[in-house]
Amino acid sequence: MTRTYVEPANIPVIDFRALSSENVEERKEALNQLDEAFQTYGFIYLSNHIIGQKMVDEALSWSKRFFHLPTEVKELCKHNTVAADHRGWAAVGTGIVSQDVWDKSEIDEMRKSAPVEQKEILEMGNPHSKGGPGESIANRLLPEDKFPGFRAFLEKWWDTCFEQQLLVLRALCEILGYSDLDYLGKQQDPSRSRNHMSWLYYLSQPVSPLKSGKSNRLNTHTDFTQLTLLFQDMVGGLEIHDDKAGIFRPVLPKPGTMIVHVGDMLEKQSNGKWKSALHHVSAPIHLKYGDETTDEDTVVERFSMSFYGTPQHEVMIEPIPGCETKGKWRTLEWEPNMTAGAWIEKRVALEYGDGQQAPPVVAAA
Ligand SMILES: O=C(O)CCC(=O)C(=O)O
Ligand SMILES: [Fe+2]
Repeated sequence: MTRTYVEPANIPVIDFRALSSENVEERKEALNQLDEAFQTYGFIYLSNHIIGQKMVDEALSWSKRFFHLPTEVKELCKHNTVAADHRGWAAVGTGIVSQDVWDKSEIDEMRKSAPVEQKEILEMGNPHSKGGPGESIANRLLPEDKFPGFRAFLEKWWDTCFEQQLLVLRALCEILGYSDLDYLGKQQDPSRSRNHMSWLYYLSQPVSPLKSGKSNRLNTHTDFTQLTLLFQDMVGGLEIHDDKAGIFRPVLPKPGTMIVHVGDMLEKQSNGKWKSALHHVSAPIHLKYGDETTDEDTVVERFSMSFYGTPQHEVMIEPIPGCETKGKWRTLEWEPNMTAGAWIEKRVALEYGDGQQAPPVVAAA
């Protein structure tokens, strides 16, 4: 089974030091690159970010240790498939990623008939939250004695990702010519933050259904967020849709960088100027497009971590100042007067169902 070789996506690497430089010329050039890339691809690689590869590696190593724990241990922090309580460990087959299907019965049908994504997810929110009134929902994590040190690391990780995300939002405000560079950042309240983190574990599985396009490791979707920070390991397999060519192109892992991309809410807030791009996870480029794979070949396990920046739930998602003119992207239809909270709950409910018992753990297809 051979597929024509596909060139990787030509997403630019933007240097965060230039983006935040005191030197106006240097900063302006980087801001232009960012604006251009978000208009064209909706994705960038960000280098020299404040998180640093060392902390990313540390997070990946926590992730690996967590997902390699026995199922009965992970079940101690199991996701209960209730959208309003979107926390905890989701086994293979618990959630299903879909795009532009809004009818619950259609999703139920997909749950029964579509190939099961061979992934587990740890869904997490603000690790500082105690879940009190006005706070975001508390995390469902393993007890400290079962996984010592993780909570402390998670607080550090969250705080740094949070800060990085605010700094990118400042850059976007500068692109839009705002005098208040915290205009977008102020749509978030750190103490009641609605930001979210999904840590993904893709199980080792046969290559052939991925190569033929019969299934994906993670189904095609846009992110429902404002902005996503995405950290992937070196395995590869993330692909982004190229609308001109009508195909998906690999987004190759680049050490020392993370991906920053536009989500649905920012596409809507920018009135279609910036693109919320379709993406999915399949097999790495050499296996998917190479000639030498056989039906027996398997793809190795893969880990990725997303940090989703999100305005407070009461924020109305509508065009922001400077974006009065309609841009060219309108990936999804929006009902009028959607708040961030209504949008997220709608999409999470489709992904996880609404409290139906999660199906039993499914073996790799
Ligand atoms: O695993 C990846 O590289 C992509 C993850 C992703 O698209 C998501 O978490 O929304
Ligand atoms: Fe995504």
